[in-house]
Amino acid sequence: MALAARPFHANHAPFVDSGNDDPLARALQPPQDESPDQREMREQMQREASRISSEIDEDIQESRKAFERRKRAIKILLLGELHVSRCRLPRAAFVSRSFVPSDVHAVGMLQHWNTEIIKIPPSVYSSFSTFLGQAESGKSTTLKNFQLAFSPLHFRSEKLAWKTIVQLNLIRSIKHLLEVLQLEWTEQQQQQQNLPHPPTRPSSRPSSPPSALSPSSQLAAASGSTVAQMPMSAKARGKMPAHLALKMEMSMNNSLNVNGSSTGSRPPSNGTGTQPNQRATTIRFSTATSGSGLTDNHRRIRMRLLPLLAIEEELTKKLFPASASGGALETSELGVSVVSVSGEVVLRPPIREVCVRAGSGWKGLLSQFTGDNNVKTKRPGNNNEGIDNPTTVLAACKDDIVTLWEDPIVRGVLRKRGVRLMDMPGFFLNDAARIASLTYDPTDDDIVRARLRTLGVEEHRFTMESGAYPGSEWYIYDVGGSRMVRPHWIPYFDDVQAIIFLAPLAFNLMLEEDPKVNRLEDSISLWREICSNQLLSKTTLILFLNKMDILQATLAAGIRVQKYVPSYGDQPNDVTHVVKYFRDKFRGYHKRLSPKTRPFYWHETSVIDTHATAVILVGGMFLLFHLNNSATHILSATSVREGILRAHLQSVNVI
Ligand SMILES: Nc1nc2c(ncn2[C@@H]2O[C@H](COP(=O)(O)OP(=O)(O)OP(=O)(O)O)[C@@H](O)[C@H]2O)c(=O)[nH]1
Ligand SMILES: [Mg+2]
Repeated sequence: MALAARPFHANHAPFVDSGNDDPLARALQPPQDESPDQREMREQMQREASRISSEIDEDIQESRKAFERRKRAIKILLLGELHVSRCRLPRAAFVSRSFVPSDVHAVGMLQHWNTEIIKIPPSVYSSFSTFLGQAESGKSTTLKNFQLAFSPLHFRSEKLAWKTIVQLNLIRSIKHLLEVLQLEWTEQQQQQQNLPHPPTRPSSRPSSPPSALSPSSQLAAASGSTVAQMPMSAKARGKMPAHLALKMEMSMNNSLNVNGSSTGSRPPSNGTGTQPNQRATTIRFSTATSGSGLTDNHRRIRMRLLPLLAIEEELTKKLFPASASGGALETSELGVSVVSVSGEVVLRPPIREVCVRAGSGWKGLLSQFTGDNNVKTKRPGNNNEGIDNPTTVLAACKDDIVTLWEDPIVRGVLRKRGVRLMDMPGFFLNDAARIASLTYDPTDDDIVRARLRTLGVEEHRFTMESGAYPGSEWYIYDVGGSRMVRPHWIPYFDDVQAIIFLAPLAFNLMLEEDPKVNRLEDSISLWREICSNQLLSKTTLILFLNKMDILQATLAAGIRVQKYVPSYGDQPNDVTHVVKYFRDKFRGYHKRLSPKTRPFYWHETSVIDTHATAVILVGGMFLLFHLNNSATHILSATSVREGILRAHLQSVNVI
C-alpha cells in the first residue's frame, strides 16, 4: 500500500518539484496547461484514489487483527471417515496454530496423568492437530458434542433444522425395514414357484460385492401368485390433508396393479441396480402366511407405510434440489451392500443419504423451508395451505411404525437376514413413538445422533458461551471422510502437530463407498499410511477406538470376530480381548512404521454419549487453555488431576 498511499494524497500540492528525476513523479505531474476544470477532475480522482487507498489500509489492518485473533483462537480440525454412521468416536482433532498440539497432548495426558511431571514440548505451541479416520466415524457428531458443551445456546438455536433431518433419518430406517420385508416376501414367493434364488446370498464369497439387483428390482422381477392391494386405513387417511391422502392412494395405485402388471413407470437401470427414488413398481405376494411368519397384516401395514417413502422423496426434492448442480445440500445413493454375517447375509439396502456441502450454510437454508415443525407448500389452485411435511405423515403412521418395529416376527426376519438397523447411521426407530408425533421437539441427544453426511471441508467458528473460558473463539473444521474425500485432507497436514485417528472396530462391516472392503481393514491401512508418512513424522498420533457401544452390541449378538478376522483365532469373543487384540495391532504398526519414535496414545469412545464425550472435550479444553496461559510448559500431575476434576464438574453443569 505504500505506493498507493504516497503519491495520491489529495492534499499534496504539486506532486513533485521540477528538479525531481523520478519518472513516476514526472508522470504524475499535472500538465503545464491544465485548465481549472481539468485540475478539478484530477484532484477529484486523487481524492477518490486516496479514499480507496485508506480503505485498503484499514482492511489490511482489520485482516491483520483477525489473523492475530485466529492465531490465538483454538482451532479444531475434524477429519475422518466419510460415513460416521458406524463409528461413534469423536475423531475431532484439536488443531490450533498456537496451541493445538497441547490439546492433543491433553487428551493423551488424561490417560497418563499419573505421571509426576508432564512436559509439553514448546513446539506444540505452533501446531495443528487433526482428526483422521474412515467414513462414518463420528466427526460431525463430535462437532455437535463440542457445540453442545461449549456453545449450548447456539447449538439449540439450530434445533429446527435438525428436526427435519431426524425425521428423514427415521423415514430412511423405515424404508430399509420395508425393503427387507419385501425381499423376504419375494424370496418366499420364488421358492414357492421353484424359481432360482435371487442373487442376494453370495455364500461362496462372504464379502462379495453387492447383488446386481436391488430389492426393488428383484421385486419387480418376481412373478406369479396373487397381487394384493391394501387400502389405506381410514385412520391414516383421516389424519392427513386431502391432497396428501390422494397422493398416498396414487402412490399405492402406482405401485400395485390388480392384474399383476406394473402400472408405474420404472426408471432406466443405471447398471448398478440402484435407482434414485427407487420404488417398487409391482408388488406381488402370496396370500398365504409366509414361512417366516409374516402375515397379511404385515403386508397391510407395509402398504400403509408406503406413503412415507413418497413424502421423503418429495421432501428431499424440495429441500435438497441441488444434487446435480453443486448446491448446498445433496443426496447420495451408495448402492446395495450385501455382507455375510455369521453365515447369513447382512443386507444394506440402497443408501440414499442427505449430505451437506461444506460452507453452504445449509442450516439457514433448511430453516427457510421448515416453519414451525413443518415444510409448507402452497399448491396452486388450492385454497387450503397444503402441508406436505413429515410431521403430519409420520404422526398418521405412528402406530403402524411402532407395531411393525416391535413385532417379534419382523425382528425374526431382520435377525435371519443379519440386518442390524440399529447400527445404521441415524437410527431412531426405538424412538418412533416420540418422534412420529405432531408435537415432536428434538432433544439434544436427537440432534447429536442425527445423521447428515459431510461433503468437503467445513469451518465452524463459534464463541464459547460457558465453561471455564467464556468468550473465547473456536474454529473447528469438519470434513467428509470417504475415500473420495481423503485426498482433500492433505493440505491440512501442513504443520500438523497432532492427529486424533478414529478407528471404529467395525470388524463385520464393509465400506459403503466400496462394499468389497472391510471397514476395520480400511482403518488399519489408513493408520499405516498415517504412521509411515514422512511429513507426519513429528506428529503426535492419538488413536480413538470408536463406536464401542456398537462393538459391544455386535459381540453380544454372538457375532464372532474369528469369522471375519481369522488371525483372531479362538480367543474369547468379548470386548476386553477384542479391544486388546486390535489395539495391539494399531500399536504395533505405530511402533514399526513411525519414522521416529513417538508415544502411542489411545482411547475407547462412543461419541453419541454426550456426557462421556463432554468430559473428554471439556477436560481437553481445560488443559489446552491451561497450557496456553501457563508461563511454563510443564504441567504437574496435580494440575492435570485438577483439570480432570473440573472437567467432570463442568460436564455436569454444562450438559
Ligand atoms: N452408536 C453410535 N453411533 C455413532 C457414534 N458416533 C457416531 N455415531 C453415529 O454415526 C452416524 C454418523 O456420524 P457422523 O458424525 O455424521 O459421521 P462423520 O464422520 O461426520 O461422517 P461423514 O460426514 O460422512 O464424514 C451418526 O448417525 C451418528 O449418530 C457412536 O460412537 N456410537
Ligand atoms: Mg460429517
